[in-house]
Amino acid sequence: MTCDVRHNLSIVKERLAARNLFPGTSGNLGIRNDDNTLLVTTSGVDKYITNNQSFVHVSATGEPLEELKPSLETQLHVEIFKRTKARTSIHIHTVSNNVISEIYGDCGSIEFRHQELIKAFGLWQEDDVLRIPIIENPSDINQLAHLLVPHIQSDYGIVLIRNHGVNVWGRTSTEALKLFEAAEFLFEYQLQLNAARHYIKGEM
Ligand SMILES: CSCCC(=O)C(=O)COP(=O)(O)O
Ligand SMILES: [Zn+2]
Repeated sequence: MTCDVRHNLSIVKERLAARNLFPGTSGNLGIRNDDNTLLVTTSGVDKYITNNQSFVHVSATGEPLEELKPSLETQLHVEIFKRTKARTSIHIHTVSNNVISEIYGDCGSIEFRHQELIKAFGLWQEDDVLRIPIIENPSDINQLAHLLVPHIQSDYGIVLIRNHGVNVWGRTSTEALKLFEAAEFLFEYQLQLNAARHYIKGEM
């Protein structure tokens, strides 16, 4: 594994940490190496700090290759990397992605149309629709991975996990971060739109 990979994952982690996106040690990240082994964040640690315990080198199937505890959600990154050419995988808990996942969870997805930011997902036509799947959140990680797998259909993508968080992956770290940030914008937009509509309805 090259130093570049570690450096790259540190940059992704620090960018997210700068936005306070690892509350209560939640969230985890993974990068795929050229030899298909992964570098993932360490489980349960303060992700606002970066040191030599921050990342764990694991095999392509998620087995630790050093004496550190990999993320409890490593299996989700493993499934994404196994099925795509993605190199970076991000899992983040925010209030907005959790509330959206609960409000729309019974529908199994949330759709965005006529919103400029869907272009971040390569949807440039006026009538294009961004559909983000929402899966349930079983406590067993193998069951959760089983629910995620059918939605891993492209080298970049996004899935919401109900009352848990979001998984986003991309061919590069830049792409994964772009999709994550665009999705969070859309989630916040939808919540504010719903609140404004509710308020206006109450006024009338
Ligand atoms: C305290 S958050 C609960 C676990 C979780 O959902 C998460 O994202 C962080 O787990 P990890 O093992 O990667 O630290
Ligand atoms: Zn999580």
